[in-house]
Amino acid sequence: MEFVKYPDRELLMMDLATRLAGELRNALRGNDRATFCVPGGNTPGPVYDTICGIDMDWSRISVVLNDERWVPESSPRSNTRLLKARLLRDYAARATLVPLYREGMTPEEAAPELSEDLAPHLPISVLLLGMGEDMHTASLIPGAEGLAEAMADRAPAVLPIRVAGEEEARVTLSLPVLCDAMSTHVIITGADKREALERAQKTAPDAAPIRPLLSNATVHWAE
Ligand SMILES: O=C1O[C@H](COP(=O)(O)O)[C@@H](O)[C@H](O)[C@H]1O
Repeated sequence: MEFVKYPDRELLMMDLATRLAGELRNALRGNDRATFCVPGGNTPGPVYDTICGIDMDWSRISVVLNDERWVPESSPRSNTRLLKARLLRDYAARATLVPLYREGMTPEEAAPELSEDLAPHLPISVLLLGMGEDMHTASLIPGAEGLAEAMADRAPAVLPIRVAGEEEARVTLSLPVLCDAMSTHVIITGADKREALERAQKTAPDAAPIRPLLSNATVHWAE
């Protein structure tokens, strides 16, 4: 694992956006298309605000979420809503979004279709992950129903996840699909997440699902 500490969040967001754009450009040099897999949540918005204004051949880039909460785009909890508002605009409006949500279906019904639709866009060229203070990444959440299936060696690409006490269900990209990414970055901010990162490195993967992804990752952190 490489750990990069930034003097402040603004620099982190700008430098990371530039670095991700450079990696996407490199991926496009050797291939017809590239896949950019990104998190939802509260942290990455400013990275999206910057990268969407970087000129490259976005028409050859597929964008897919790490995970989605099973809510329509009208919900503020929708990760797709975040992408449409912050990433898929300006130059990046030309990218292709690979959806992780199906109106009128349950996550269990939709997951096989979503896996099939994602297959032509794999492997992931550039993966950006977030992390919760509970050491979850994507929707690989400790204690969740469906976690073991999503972390299994031969797991399908997309699987349903249900978390006790959470209103909505989720879908997540499985651990093998995330581990296959050509390049992996993790964005975290604040003292609590830095402490969680340290804990994750000493904790078993079922309790710290981000752990197997850390060995090949660059972690970007600012207070
Ligand atoms: O629920 C989620 O949480 C993680 C971390 O989000 P943050 O708000 O703490 O930055 C995120 O990476 C994931 O995509 C999201 O669905």
